[in-house]
Amino acid sequence: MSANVPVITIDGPSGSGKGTISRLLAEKLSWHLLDSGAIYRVLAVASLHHEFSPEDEESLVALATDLDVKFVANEDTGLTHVILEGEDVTMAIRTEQVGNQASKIAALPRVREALLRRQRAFRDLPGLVADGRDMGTVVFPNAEAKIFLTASAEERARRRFQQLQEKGMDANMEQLVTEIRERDERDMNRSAAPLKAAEDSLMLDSSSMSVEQVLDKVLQYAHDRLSS
Ligand SMILES: Nc1ncnc2c1ncn2[C@@H]1O[C@H](COP(=O)(O)OP(=O)(O)OP(=O)(O)O)[C@@H](O)[C@H]1O
Ligand SMILES: Nc1ccn([C@H]2C[C@H](O)[C@@H](COP(=O)(O)O)O2)c(=O)n1
Repeated sequence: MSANVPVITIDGPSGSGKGTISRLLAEKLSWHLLDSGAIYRVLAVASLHHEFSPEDEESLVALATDLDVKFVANEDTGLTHVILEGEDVTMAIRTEQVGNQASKIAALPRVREALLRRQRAFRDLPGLVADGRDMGTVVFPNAEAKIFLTASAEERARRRFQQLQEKGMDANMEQLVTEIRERDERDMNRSAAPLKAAEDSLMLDSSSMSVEQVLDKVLQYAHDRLSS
């Protein structure tokens, strides 16, 4: 029964490093991984294809309910490919435009409701690492271990800048800080499942920590929680 499958949740704002840490943790433990942001991003791409406004809740709920998305692991590259209606959108979902559209759509309560079951279906043996904004508060409130990862807006913008440059994409540091602040504001202040730390979560500020240091802390914490 899925309720007996252990879950570790990692929530936090954009660029805090939760995707990176969740992936490394899932690899270490050989557990499944849920990148819930990717689901909101796929819905954002689908809504752009259909030219739906981010305020058109009715159409977006219908789209979310029947969303034809598959996550296909490529054993050779280690990458998980995201397939929307048969089209590979792995790269397309990662742009800032799509991230911002996803953040707007994610503020709609009935859209969130429509995506709940899809996210909970990832809970499978031997365990699940769930990455997002409301994993510990709404989607898996009974998770064995919950982490809330954060970092200053400037540090998160710096990381995003570097990431975009490595991909050969144009980036403007000032604009990134502004966009990150706007996204934080929207994600934290929406009425449905706002971005916030679960009361029983470990708070980690990664502003001056390396990926390895964060991973060590998270592994230690998860180990303590799972063996208690
Ligand atoms: N502790 C850290 N120190 C330095 N760089 C980091 C750290 N953690 C993550 N990074 C880098 O920051 C970038 C953003 O990290 P990541 O994509 O994991 O963040 P995220 O919280 O999942 O963001 P989003 O919610 O927007 O997907 C990546 O390039 C990653 O390698
Ligand atoms: N559990 C989640 C995951 C994501 N979102 C929304 C809010 C984000 O701004 C957007 C993109 O997520 P990212 O890939 O950057 O983690 O999707 C959410 O509301 N709840």
